[in-house]
Amino acid sequence: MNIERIENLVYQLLQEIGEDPERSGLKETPARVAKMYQEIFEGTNYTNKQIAEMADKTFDEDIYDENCKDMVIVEDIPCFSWCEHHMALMNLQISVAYLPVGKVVGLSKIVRIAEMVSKRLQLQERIGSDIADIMTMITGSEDVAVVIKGIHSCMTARGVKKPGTVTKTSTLRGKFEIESDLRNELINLLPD
Ligand SMILES: Nc1nc2c(ncn2[C@@H]2O[C@H](COP(=O)(O)OP(=O)(O)OP(=O)(O)O)[C@@H](O)[C@H]2O)c(=O)[nH]1
Ligand SMILES: [Zn+2]
Repeated sequence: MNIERIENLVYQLLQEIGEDPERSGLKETPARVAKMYQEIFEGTNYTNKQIAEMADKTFDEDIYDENCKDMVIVEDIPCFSWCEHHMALMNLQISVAYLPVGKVVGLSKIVRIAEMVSKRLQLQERIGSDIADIMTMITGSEDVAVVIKGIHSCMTARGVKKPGTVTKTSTLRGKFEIESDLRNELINLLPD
């Protein structure tokens, strides 16, 4: 990301929407927006593989032996993302579940993965598949589920303007897709 170019573009954008970029309240705005873009689009700088490598600090202690196969769920991780159609805010609650196959991932790393893939221009559906891909890269487990509840400001604050509309998506891989008992267990454990 080239900060100087973003600043110039935001300056032009302010002019185009009929604003005066030189008025006192807007003087610092191009610089602020450029700085904000660096923060909120940080995930654009990395591939999923790179995010997996950054998060891959797995435990190797005795308690996490080969027999550790019980479901792990980290639920309701609050994340912000930006819809690729309007560059508008998505307010997300992301739940990630997987069945370990001898290797477990640090729980906070799951949160970091969810945050980093959200920091891109995204689709809610693709956030789910990005997280599932990265979880498989790290843990070697194909049994991953990602359930996301999203409030899309492009649907609440503009366009159809329907505040309160919630979009739910689920990405079910491996046993979560084919074993109905496991899927039901997941659904029962997840909050509404
Ligand atoms: N599948 C999916 N669609 C999304 C997501 N975020 C926003 N959208 C939709 O993207 C679509 C873009 O539609 P367009 O017709 O190209 O854009 P628009 O004219 O601004 O549409 P309206 O939002 O209906 O006013 C809209 O239906 C949005 O609701 C998302 O994460 N996943
Ligand atoms: Zn949108």
